[in-house]
Amino acid sequence: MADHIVLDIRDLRVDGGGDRPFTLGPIDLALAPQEIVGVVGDSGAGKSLLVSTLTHTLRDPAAVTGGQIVFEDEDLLKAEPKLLQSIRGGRIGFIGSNPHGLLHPMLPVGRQVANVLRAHKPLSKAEAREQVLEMFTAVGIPDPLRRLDAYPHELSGGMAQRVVIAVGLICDPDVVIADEPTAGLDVTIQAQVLELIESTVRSRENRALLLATRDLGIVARFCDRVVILDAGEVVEQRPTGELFRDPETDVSRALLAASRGF
Ligand SMILES: Nc1ncnc2c1ncn2[C@@H]1O[C@H](COP(=O)(O)OP(=O)(O)OP(=O)(O)O)[C@@H](O)[C@H]1O
Repeated sequence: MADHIVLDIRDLRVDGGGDRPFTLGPIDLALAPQEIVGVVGDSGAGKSLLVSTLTHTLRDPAAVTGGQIVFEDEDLLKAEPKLLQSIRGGRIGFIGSNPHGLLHPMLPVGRQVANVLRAHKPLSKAEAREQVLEMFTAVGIPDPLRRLDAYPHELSGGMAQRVVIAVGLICDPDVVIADEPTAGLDVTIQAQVLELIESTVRSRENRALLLATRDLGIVARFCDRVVILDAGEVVEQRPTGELFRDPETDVSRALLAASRGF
């Protein structure tokens, strides 16, 4: 692993806090430059809880009970709100899987992406619009100029998901955190979109991606390393090839068996 670490998750523990006890962690995971790490597990394993912790979107009553999330020598769990605001969505981009929940229904999508960009970079409206147009083209939105002024409900699920991907990548982030970024897209589009996210990550020396997914086929194709979660616990953390050749735990073997055919 490279000396430099882009994002260092140390001994992270989260308490779900609901009626049904759920604890996540401890998680130790360092993302190296250009690395794509998959976080995999069955439904309810804690993938989204981890992503929400990393993106500071935990809902009550869930709470972090210990550990650190270190980005450029700052523990984000202790960072001042102002610093956090400048990092979130800017240096650390998020790609979620529920476009209609993530996008504002009453604002044209181009404006929404431009607003994210202008919150982090000193650009005029016209400059931001130009960059969003380039990003819409890059994420494969057809007729991107016209789509800038569309409202979310005017877009198909697949198109809206591409807008969400544009939001995650528009600020040229160092870390991309993606939670099932291609859920709801058909299989050929899934591959295209993942290839785009992959090439974006690999296009800059100092960028890393954490990709939460249930789909081991995606992991096999795109991830360098895999973290297997089961009921909130890390049961294996290995280079992808090793895991596929020689899974060490029943949980991994079951996930691999379920994904056979990919
Ligand atoms: N943002 C959040 N804030 C608070 N609790 C959360 C959050 N996201 C998930 N949880 C809780 O974490 C627990 C683990 O579920 P989680 O959604 O993380 O599993 P998952 O592995 O992402 O499953 P799936 O593949 O079905 O999305 C559940 O009790 C869930 O309600």
